[in-house]
Amino acid sequence: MNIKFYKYQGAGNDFIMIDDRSLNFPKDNIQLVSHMCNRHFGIGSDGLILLQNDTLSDFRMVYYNSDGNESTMCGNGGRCIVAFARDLGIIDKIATFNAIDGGHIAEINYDIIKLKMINVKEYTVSDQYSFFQTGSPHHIQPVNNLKNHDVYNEGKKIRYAEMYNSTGGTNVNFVEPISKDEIFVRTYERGVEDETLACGTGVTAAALDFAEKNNIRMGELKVKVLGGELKVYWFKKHDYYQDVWLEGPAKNVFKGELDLDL
Ligand SMILES: N[C@@H](CCC[C@H](N)C(=O)O)C(=O)O
Repeated sequence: MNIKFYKYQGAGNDFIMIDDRSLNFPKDNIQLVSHMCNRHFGIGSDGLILLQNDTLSDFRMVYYNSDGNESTMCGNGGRCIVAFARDLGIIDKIATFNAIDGGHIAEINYDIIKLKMINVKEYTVSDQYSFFQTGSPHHIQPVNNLKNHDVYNEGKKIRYAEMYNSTGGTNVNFVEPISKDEIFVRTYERGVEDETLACGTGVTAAALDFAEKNNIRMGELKVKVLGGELKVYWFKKHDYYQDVWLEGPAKNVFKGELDLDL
């Protein structure tokens, strides 16, 4: 089987993109997806995304983690698939699409993609740690000296902690303030089972945690990640977060073809 693929990255969170409007991709083949995402034996990426037709919006996004399993929402993947849809000529400067967590809108300004995230209603905040459901589950852990923090080992412990068994585990974000309008975030990602260079739903969760703790109902925050910089906008109304937007770069890095014996 011959599979055409495209590779995109958003702040260093990288994805294989497949134009699956013909529904030909063997979407239940976990081994194939994890093989394609493997950095040594495959193409290499944090995840794989199918772009499919949708009856109610411009397209549908189906997201898989690099372990080969379909998962919950990916914010950077969402920004990347918008750039992909633009490059395929499906959309121009505005996109609407459906994903596992519902409908999304995005605005395109060359390589900068601003994606509207779901309303965030499920969260608990404390000085020790917080939890936000931003399309994917996110534990937020404040730390000092984040640059030298052992994100892999500490993240793994929390990701498999008993308290997250019921949500199928969690992603883990370690957070340190930089200034009054910027934070630094490093994320251990569920399903990649490693630290990634950026996580969009994680950065969104960390920004809303900042908003809660500083009582900022409407605002924006710069978020430094290992792969660059993202920005989150929010508006809290009726005790939940709406108008939550994630902004940052999303770029095509290369395209190719994979020849497989299936
Ligand atoms: N990289 C993502 C998050 C992807 C989903 C996550 N690994 C999970 O399974 O919960 C992002 O940018 O949001």
